Amino acid sequence: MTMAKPLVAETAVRAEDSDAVITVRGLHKVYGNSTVALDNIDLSFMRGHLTSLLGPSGCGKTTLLKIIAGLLKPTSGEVLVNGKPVRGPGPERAFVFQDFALMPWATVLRNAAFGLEVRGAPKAEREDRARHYINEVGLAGFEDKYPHELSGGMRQRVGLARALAVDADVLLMDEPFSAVDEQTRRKFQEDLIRLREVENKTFILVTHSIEEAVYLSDRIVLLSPRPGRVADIMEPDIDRNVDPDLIRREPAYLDLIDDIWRGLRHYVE
Ligand SMILES: Nc1ncnc2c1ncn2[C@@H]1O[C@H](COP(=O)(O)OP(=O)(O)OP(=O)(O)O)[C@@H](O)[C@H]1O
Repeated sequence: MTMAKPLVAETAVRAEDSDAVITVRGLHKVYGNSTVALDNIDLSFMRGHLTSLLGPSGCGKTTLLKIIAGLLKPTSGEVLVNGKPVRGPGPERAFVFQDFALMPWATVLRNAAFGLEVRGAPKAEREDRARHYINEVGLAGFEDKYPHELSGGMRQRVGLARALAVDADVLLMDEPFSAVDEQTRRKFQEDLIRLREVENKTFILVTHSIEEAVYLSDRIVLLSPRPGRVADIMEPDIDRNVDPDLIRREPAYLDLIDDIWRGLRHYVE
């Protein structure tokens, strides 16, 4: 297990890296006249990597995610996607909402195909793609069900299938596991690790859970309490090809959780 420490220098270099799908430069966000949510954030996000945004409540994680998504404008600074400045939402970025944002009157198939429908893809093509991703997220056989017939975890998978079906480079997930039980959460985390391997997408997810961040992430960006600044960046070096239960018992995994917790502790006491 290695922990990458040099923060400012590392992020500054990485922001220039041409492999970055997303580059965040000098980002500030002020709500109203005085709520500084984000203060001078510089980050870059590489293709095929999963980054978790972790930090105490109110530190600006969701704000950062929404600015990257183009759903919210920064007060100053900029976000580049594949080198181009973000002016709003775009097809290269798919947002998986915390509340799943499914249409209750539409089947799983139509919900999963919805992003493609909005883009005007022909019905056969969008249904083919949607079926493929419904299968990928473990929902084969549920194509004709409606959201109310599904568990929270299954609804969340439909949201993920929808995001994957539009073939966005970047998947932005706001606490994707918060509304499900522990068992479902673990299964979904394992599926996400597999998807990340096969899809070569850039995943950015917001989480409150240190364990989750360590278990899933190539990189953890730790934000300080408001105003949110990059307090630390860690790169858990974990072999995820072994049994998930073994990973969770690995001393290195447990040590990193402990390190992060000790770093965060003084903010909550
Ligand atoms: N629309 C808004 N107007 C005013 N203040 C806001 C608005 N949205 C967020 N804030 C404030 O900005 C700060 C950052 O909020 P944000 O939701 O990004 O934090 P967070 O880290 O995602 O929080 P949590 O972990 O509790 O979800 C908080 O202090 C919040 O109260």
